[in-house]
Amino acid sequence: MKDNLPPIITAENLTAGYQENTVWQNASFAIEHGEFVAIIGPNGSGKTTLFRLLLGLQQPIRGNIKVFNARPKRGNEHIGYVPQRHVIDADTTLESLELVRLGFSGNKWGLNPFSRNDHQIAFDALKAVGAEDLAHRSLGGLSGGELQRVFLAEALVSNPHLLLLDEPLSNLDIRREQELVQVIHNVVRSRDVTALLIAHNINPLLPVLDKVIYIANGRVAIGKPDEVLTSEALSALYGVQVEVLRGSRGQIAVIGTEENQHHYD
Ligand SMILES: Nc1ncnc2c1ncn2[C@@H]1O[C@H](COP(=O)(O)OP(=O)(O)OP(=O)(O)O)[C@@H](O)[C@H]1O
Repeated sequence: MKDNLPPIITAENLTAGYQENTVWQNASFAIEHGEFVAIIGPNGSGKTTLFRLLLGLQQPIRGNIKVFNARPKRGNEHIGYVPQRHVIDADTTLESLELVRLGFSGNKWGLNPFSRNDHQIAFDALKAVGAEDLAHRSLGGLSGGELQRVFLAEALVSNPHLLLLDEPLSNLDIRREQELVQVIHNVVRSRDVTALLIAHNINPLLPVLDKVIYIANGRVAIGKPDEVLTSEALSALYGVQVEVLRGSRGQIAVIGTEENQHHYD
């Protein structure tokens, strides 16, 4: 976090949803420069909806949201976005380096041909996530963890100030999960990037997080992990009694919400 810089994101009384369907309401928060923020909450609570607002893909129902002190706009090259990914076909022959080169916004829209410089920048992005060995591997032959690194490199190639990562840790084993968290943390610190990461399990992220945004029951809570991940704060958010249990290494389990049990690792 840096002093004297305006927040990267500000939300004021923000209400989000689709047509008549309000997903969550009255969220007010600020994300500061260089913060690493996890967004957690049950399925369908509206985590991706927050990303859609930040990307300018949908408008608030009420209230205001600003990114870089302006209304969000589509195609903002200062935002690196890694959407939720599903299975890549094993026959996919596109090489990692080619995918990363597609991360240049101009190339995405076919505006300019690849240059040698693009090649170097794409390679550097792979290097930044420890994936330079994967440069000439076909995407179809990569494991889930390897693919996540390549997608992260693709998002980094335009040198974004803000990274939005939608469930990058899903389907990774505990070791790969921890490795990827470290990679993302290093990127946030070394490239001076602000990162928002949607996750279903907070535990692998706890050592590196600055803030948590917890979305549940149509409401949004935000603060430092120790402030938000308490029985009192989550009970108020859900409107029913919820217990937050801590393990010996500080791990968290949330008990009492049928749809949202975070277990110890
Ligand atoms: N394009 C859409 N039109 C109408 N409703 C939508 C649309 N996209 C999402 N929704 C609804 O908005 C709510 C929030 O969806 P969202 O994808 O933001 O949840 P999420 O917290 O990211 O879920 P998950 O953890 O399952 O990925 C859900 O009830 C979903 O069905």
